[in-house]
Amino acid sequence: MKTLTLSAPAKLNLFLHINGRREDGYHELETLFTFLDFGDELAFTLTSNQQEIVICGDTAGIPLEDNLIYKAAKILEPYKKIAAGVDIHLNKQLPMGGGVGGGSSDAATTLLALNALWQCQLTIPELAKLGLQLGADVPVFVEGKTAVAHGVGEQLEPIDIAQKWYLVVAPPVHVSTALVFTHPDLPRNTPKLKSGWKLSDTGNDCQTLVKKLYPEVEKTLAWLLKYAPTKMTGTGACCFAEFENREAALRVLETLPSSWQGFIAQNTSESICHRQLRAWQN
Ligand SMILES: C[C@@](CO)(OP(=O)(O)O)[C@H](O)COP(=O)(O)OP(=O)(O)OC[C@H]1O[C@@H](n2ccc(N)nc2=O)[C@H](O)[C@@H]1O
Ligand SMILES: Nc1ncnc2c1ncn2[C@@H]1O[C@H](COP(=O)(O)OP(=O)(O)O)[C@@H](O)[C@H]1O
Repeated sequence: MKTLTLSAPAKLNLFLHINGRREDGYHELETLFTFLDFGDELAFTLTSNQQEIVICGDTAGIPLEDNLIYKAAKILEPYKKIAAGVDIHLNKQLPMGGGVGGGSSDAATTLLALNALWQCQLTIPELAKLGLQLGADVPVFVEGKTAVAHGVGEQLEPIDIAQKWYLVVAPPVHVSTALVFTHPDLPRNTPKLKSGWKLSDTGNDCQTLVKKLYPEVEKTLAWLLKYAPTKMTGTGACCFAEFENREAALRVLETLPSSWQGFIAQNTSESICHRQLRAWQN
């Protein structure tokens, strides 16, 4: 049976503003999502047992039913046009729950891959709508374009931005997204950006609170700020420093304290998963 191997790229929130809170408790965001040319890798192989969805490789210690890859496959199953099961091999590269969207990206790549392999023939907007049930960050990975997002993160306006090199650092701490968003000290009233805004006018509204709750994140930001402009991505804990070229980013990566995980990558206007899928279909 044929195997389709696709990336599940990381994302960065180059800024994250919280404009308000909805009745259902979710927050209205204004954020700039961009993808990195580094991420998880998923290999999809159709199998003859049409009832089976098997996940192997790095199951990341997550029970099958909680794995966003499995959830994505199950949500798509009713639309499949061919009688086949699937084996999904995960090569985990991204830190879990770090604000780089690893789980959401895995889910989106699974929706895109199985839409093709199972010949579901759903459109990208239909897949993105399904993806929203799995998490607020899944739609942007399904659409696959660097974009300013509003709503909970599903209203996407593609945007062209400069290509940079990023050093992404994951301190050894797990930040709970739900804890941050339900915390009384989280600012929730940043006004929407006016047209002509510049990245220098923006920030991450979760950063001050997360620095206070998680000293490791404060240390990481302070350390990286010695070398380059730095922000936290999403609700953290990952932080990213921006460089003009690979050599400058690599030099700092090489001096990273051993207790921190880090990688360098370039941002891309289109998710590499989409590029790979197009090449496979042609
Ligand atoms: C904060 C962001 C920014 O890109 O990214 P991460 O830090 O997770 O990478 C996302 O909005 C996270 O989206 P996602 O990771 O899918 O969060 P979800 O699982 O949907 O939600 C986890 C919890 O966060 C809160 N939540 C999430 C998104 C949002 N716009 N408002 C919220 O209040 C809710 O309490 C929800 O129960
Ligand atoms: N395949 C997966 N990879 C990573 N996280 C997963 C996966 N499946 C479920 N999860 C859960 O989703 C959470 C992280 O979701 P994710 O979108 O990666 O958020 P973040 O942007 O914070 O990394 C993890 O804490 C983990 O419990």
